[in-house]
Order: sequence, then C-alpha cells, then structure tokens
Amino acid sequence: MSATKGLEGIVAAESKISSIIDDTLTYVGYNIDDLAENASFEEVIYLLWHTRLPKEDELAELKQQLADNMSIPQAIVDQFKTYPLSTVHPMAALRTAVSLLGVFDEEADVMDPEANYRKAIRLQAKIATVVTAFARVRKGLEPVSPKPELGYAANFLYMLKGEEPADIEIEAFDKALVLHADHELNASTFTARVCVATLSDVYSGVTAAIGALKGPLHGGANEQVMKMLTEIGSLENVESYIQNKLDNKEKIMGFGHRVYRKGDPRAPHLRVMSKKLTELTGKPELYEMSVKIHDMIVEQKKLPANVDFFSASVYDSLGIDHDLFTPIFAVSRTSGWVAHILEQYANNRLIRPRAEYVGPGMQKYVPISER
Ligand SMILES: CC(=O)SCCNC(=O)CCNC(=O)[C@H](O)C(C)(C)COP(=O)(O)OP(=O)(O)OC[C@H]1O[C@@H](n2cnc3c(N)ncnc32)[C@H](O)[C@@H]1OP(=O)(O)O
Ligand SMILES: O=C([O-])CC(=O)C(=O)O
Repeated sequence: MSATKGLEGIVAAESKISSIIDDTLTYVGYNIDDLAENASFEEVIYLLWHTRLPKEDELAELKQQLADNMSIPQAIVDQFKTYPLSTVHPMAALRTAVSLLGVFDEEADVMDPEANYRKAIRLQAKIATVVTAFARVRKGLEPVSPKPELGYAANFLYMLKGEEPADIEIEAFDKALVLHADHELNASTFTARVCVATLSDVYSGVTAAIGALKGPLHGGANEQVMKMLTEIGSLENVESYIQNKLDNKEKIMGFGHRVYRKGDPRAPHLRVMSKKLTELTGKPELYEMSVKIHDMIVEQKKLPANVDFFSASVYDSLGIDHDLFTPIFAVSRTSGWVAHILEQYANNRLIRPRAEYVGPGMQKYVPISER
C-alpha cells in the first residue's frame, strides 16, 4: 500500500451534482457560465437538491419555504453576546451556531429523506440569518429580522446592513452565491460526506464542512486575499510586495488550484464584477491592484486565479467586513454541502480509506520507571 499525498487524482465518490471536466465546471450538466448569467441562487439550490431546474411553481414554493424558515432561536443570539466578541472569528461563531441549530431542531436525528429535506431547507434559510445576526451583535447592534418578500441574496444584505440593498448589489451578490454554490469533491464537501457516511445527521455534516472551509488553503483564502490587498495599499506597491513574497517562496492567496490547470471558470465572472463595482464605489485602484497581482502570478508562476481572488474586491465593494467573506462562502456552499449529504444518504457506504504505516516496527512496552 502506498499513499497518494492529498488524495490527488483519487476518485472517491460518484456524484450527479457537479463536475469539473477539462477545466469546465457544470452543475448537473449546466455550464457555470450559463448559470452565472441566467439563474438565481434559489434556482441553483433547487437544481442541486433535485438535479433538475425548477418550474415556476416549484421555485415559488422553495422561495416561500426559505422565507418561512429564516428566523433563528433567540438562544443563539444570546449566546453570541457571551462570546469574546473582539477576538472571535465569524467562522468559529458560525461553526458553533450551526451545531446549535441542530440542538434546537427536534427532527435533527430523524433520518428519513423527507425529514432530511426539511432540515436542508431550515439550514439553508437560517444560515443567512446566523451570519448576519453575528455580524450585527458583535457591533453592539440588534439583529434585523428578514423580510419575507425579499429574495435570498437581498435578504442577506438587508439583514446585514439594516437597509434594503440597491438592485446592482443584489445582482452582484446573487451571482456570487451562484458561483460558490458547489464544486465537486472539494475539501469541505468531502468532509461533509465522510461525516454523514457514518449516518450522522445533516447538522453534523455541515458543521464539519464549515470547519474544513475555514482554512486559508480553502474558503479562508478570500479573507487572506483582502488582507494582502490592504497590506499592499496602493498600485505602486504591488510589484515589490508580490516579488518579495515570490522570492521568499511564499504562497499568494487566491491563486492555484488542485483541479484546474488552465483556469478557474468562476474567476472571470468575479473579475468583471470587481471592475464594475470598484468603479461604482470609487475604488478602482483595488481592481487595478488585483489585475497587476494577477498578471505577475500568471507570468512568473503560471498559476491562474481561483474563485477566491476577485471575490475579495467584489465583497469589499459591497461594503462587507473582510472576515465575513468566508462565512458568506459557507452560506452559498451550504446548498452544495446539503446536496452532497442527501446524495450520500441515498447511496451510502461508510467512507474509510487506509493509511500507509511509516512508523517504527514492532516494539516491546517498557514500564515508565525503566524509560
Ligand atoms: C475555494 C478554494 O478552495 S480555491 C483555493 C483557495 N486557496 C488558495 O487560494 C490558497 C493558495 N493556493 C494554494 O495553496 C494551492 O494552490 C492549493 C491549496 C489551492 C492547491 O494545492 P495543491 O494542489 O496541493 O498544490 P501545491 O500546494 O502542492 O502546489 C504545487 C506547486 O505550486 C506552488 N503554488 C501553488 N499555489 C501557489 C500560490 N498560491 N502561490 C505560489 N505558489 C503556489 C506550490 O508552492 C508548489 O510549488 P513546488 O512544486 O515548487 O513546491
Ligand atoms: O474544489 C476545490 O478544491 C476548491 C474550490 O475551488 C471550491 O471548493 O470551490
């Protein structure tokens, strides 16, 4: 037995949900470019959970179910208030809150498909409220209740800021949610599938996935990209900053990918949005800096930007706090995690690979007094 480091190239599951073939990403066979231009996030949720696009009445029903389930237990908000709010990362708060949602869901351990679908709706609805409530509580503000008449993207921005967003903000945020919704067997989705393959519950699967997404090699990279842009500060500093990092063999966040070789097809959509939004908010330099970094990394390392690179300047332009970028990724990716969890339950087998043992050979126990 010999190990494949990082399981590179190993096919670990069959899935009908999304595919990456020759650098083309599809959700259930629909090209991501097509979905990014035409579909709403709610349509994508339906697509991922039912492996087909909804008809009008089905979409209306899903939107209603999401709107009806957005409120969260007061105990979660009260618990946020007890946290060390000046230091706790919103991903840690989210990880804990999703676990708490399971505590308050009477159906948490009911394992039939209908109950699991109901939990999927509740979780997708409530996760937006959890992230926005935490964002407000830590600023000493009260959470804002969702408006049932608003769509998912609009409601998120409304609950975050307490005022209804402009159409262009809704359009950009909705597209970002569509682009982040699913991505084959990425680390957090694999984590969710491993967890529920023990027949553990949906909340455990999503809590585990949030833990995996948090790391800077995965979803946590978008916050790190913004940290880098902030540190660089201006267009004229880009060259020396990036060159210094490259000379020191440091990784540049937002570049590289385990699967894509020519490029991540989601990045061009975010790049276009970044240009438009940074111009609109009077911060075009942020986009220009991003492009300069991009050109340097492509030229010197031949590494294309991934989904996390231009999403940073997009979210910043929407006035979103930088440490909320990864929780927003989680809000969108919950749709994909849940789709994979339901798919895993439907055709389950325990996921239990082997390790190649590289430790010492057989040893004899030595009593502590003789060591
Ligand atoms: C939503 C997402 O999860 S998208 C990914 C988000 N993560 C990031 O943006 C973090 C930065 N990128 C990376 O760390 C990596 O490219 C990953 C984690 C995405 C993929 O990792 P892997 O497939 O394991 O590639 P690995 O880390 O082995 O890199 C291969 C080579 O490219 C280099 N490389 C990879 N990414 C980068 C980068 N961002 N900057 C500089 N060099 C890089 C590595 O140093 C390595 O070089 P070497 O062979 O000379 O040692
Ligand atoms: O697929 C991956 O390894 C990471 C990624 O881009 C994602 O999860 O969106």
